[in-house]
Amino acid sequence: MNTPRARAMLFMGRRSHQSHAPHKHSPPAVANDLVISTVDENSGIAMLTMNRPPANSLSLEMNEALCYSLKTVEANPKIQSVILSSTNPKIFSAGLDITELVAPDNDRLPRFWNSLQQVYIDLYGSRLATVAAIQGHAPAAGCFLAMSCDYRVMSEGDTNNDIKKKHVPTIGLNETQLGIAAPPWMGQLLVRTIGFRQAELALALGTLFPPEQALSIGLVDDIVPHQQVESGDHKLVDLLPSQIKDQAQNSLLQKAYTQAQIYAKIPPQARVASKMVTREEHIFRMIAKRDEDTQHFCGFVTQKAVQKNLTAYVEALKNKSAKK
Ligand SMILES: CCCCC/C=C\C/C=C\CC/C=C/CC(=O)SCCNC(=O)CCNC(=O)[C@H](O)C(C)(C)COP(=O)(O)OP(=O)(O)OC[C@H]1O[C@@H](n2cnc3c(N)ncnc32)[C@H](O)[C@@H]1OP(=O)(O)O
Repeated sequence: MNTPRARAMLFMGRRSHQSHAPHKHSPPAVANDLVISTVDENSGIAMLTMNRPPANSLSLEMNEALCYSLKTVEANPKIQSVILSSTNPKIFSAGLDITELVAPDNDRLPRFWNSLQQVYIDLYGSRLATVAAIQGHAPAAGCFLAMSCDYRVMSEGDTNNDIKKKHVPTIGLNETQLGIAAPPWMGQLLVRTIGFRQAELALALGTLFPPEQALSIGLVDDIVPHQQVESGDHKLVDLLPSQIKDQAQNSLLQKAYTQAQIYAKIPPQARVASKMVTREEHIFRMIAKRDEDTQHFCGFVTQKAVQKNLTAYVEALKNKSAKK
């Protein structure tokens, strides 16, 4: 598996591990709705905008749509960078769709987990330079999506004095707060991103970091104030569909675009080779343990005590939302 050819295939955007492939070459039926893809061949930059209301949570179909959209963009040789963003101004992604975990279907649960593993393999190992534009909350697998990218820009949120308008997004692996643990490869991604001790603390406590703290520990690379800019100064804006055009004129996407441009100017062979240096071993270690990981996950999630915690958590989420 871990041969030079397999490594090259992985980072050149071709699937080298077919047995778990959650999708073939035809698009998942709803891919275009769940992930909006915008491609600008002139700049070499594309944007994948997650669009699964209400919270961009990751269901089996959402994971498949993400992989499909990424692979489609990767197949275009004119594209070098991709921005991952969200149509929801307050939520980047709420992580796994918790309803996939509660009273799960025995056949669907391992397929669901495989689809998440595939997102990790495809996104963390993408040949493209990947920039996460984190406008809103990114808990758990939402944070994992961001950490799988090459660069993370986060909005400071709306720090308006009016409490009703105030919105400060947070990011982190909060799994322990739900009575579950992040899988090893996801936890290790945090270690790789913020270092051993900070990750050890954050994993145990399930810490969600506001933007400034996330910046100070290196969980994000940049933060930008929540503000509109006069006009988008890049071609991508003109190509965006109407429902996300407004967002393209905020400072977050401007910053993400600038970073995507910087990456797009680096000779791709050199950029991809340097990405392999830091990522391939981690990816191949996960692939080697993929079946074991799926068994652990299914065994863990279906435990009575875990189901009880998850059921209570979903109830609390629904009650909170109903009270708004
Ligand atoms: C030794 C063996 C070890 C082996 C280990 C192997 C495997 C490990 C096992 C398991 C690992 C499992 C990994 C899990 C990773 C995850 O991602 S778990 C998901 C964690 N996500 C969260 O905790 C986030 C929950 N959501 C929120 O906190 C808030 O919604 C928010 C994101 C902060 C946004 O808040 P806001 O006030 O703006 O919105 P609402 O709360 O009102 O939500 C709106 C709407 O969205 C629904 N919703 C929110 N989050 C989710 C979700 N994650 N899944 C599904 N649905 C979600 C919410 O219910 C509301 O819906 P509505 O009622 O219909 O309006």
